[in-house]
Amino acid sequence: MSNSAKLEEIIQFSNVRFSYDRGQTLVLDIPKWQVHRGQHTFISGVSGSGKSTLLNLLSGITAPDSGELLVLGQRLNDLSARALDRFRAQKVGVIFQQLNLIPYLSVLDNILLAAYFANKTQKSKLKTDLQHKIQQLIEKLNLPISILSRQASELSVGQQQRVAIVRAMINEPEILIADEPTSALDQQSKSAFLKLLFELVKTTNCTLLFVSHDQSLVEQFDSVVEMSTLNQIAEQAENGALNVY
Ligand SMILES: Nc1ncnc2c1ncn2[C@@H]1O[C@H](COP(=O)(O)OP(=O)(O)OP(=O)(O)O)[C@@H](O)[C@H]1O
Repeated sequence: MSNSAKLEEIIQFSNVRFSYDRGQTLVLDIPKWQVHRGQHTFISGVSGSGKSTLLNLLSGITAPDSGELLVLGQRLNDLSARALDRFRAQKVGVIFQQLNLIPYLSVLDNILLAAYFANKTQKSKLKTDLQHKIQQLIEKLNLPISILSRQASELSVGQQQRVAIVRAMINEPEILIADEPTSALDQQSKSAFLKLLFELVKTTNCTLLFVSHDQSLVEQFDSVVEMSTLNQIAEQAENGALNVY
């Protein structure tokens, strides 16, 4: 890959402000922030510093009150609700702490649903087209193929986490957002999970944004962002300016 391709900015924040109550209580105030394609960013910060809110803005779940936020060159505010859903499904993979698999569906249907939202193709057609890709990902993540027919609610947490990676990666997203995905794992499973995650994002040149409180993971990332540096509201809180007694 050339250096210029490596430095392509795929996330750009400029004077982005966000509140949950129409500007009365600012939660985020980010003057400047860029993320380059292929960058693996670790985001940390104390509880309440705005990490989840930041991820919600990035995936278009919420919109800024003001400022400019570009994701893959696209101003998310300019998209209709439908176009935004499509954009999110195609370009941004998400793994949440709670994993959010649909418990009564099979593993295969959980994965197909994500593919279906991104392509709007008939589910039966998708099934044939994607079978090979799903099998490859399942094997890569050291899961047995037989897991595809099992109901999501029957899986162990470790299995659910790997299925959540498959679901997040099935549409080959350009950005992968992971919000505390290892919090329920012991040290050994955590290392195995991260190894697999990194293998996948590196082979697909996917940009990774990973939120965690676990500082032992930091070394594996090429960029570390502390909310109190990024977000002026978190910085003020840390300095005691917003403390409530
Ligand atoms: N839906 C909401 N409505 C109103 N305020 C909210 C909402 N969600 C979060 N907040 C507030 O926004 C601030 C940032 O919350 P956020 O969940 O983004 O922090 P966080 O860094 O992800 O915290 P944690 O590490 O505890 O998950 C907090 O003050 C929180 O109380």
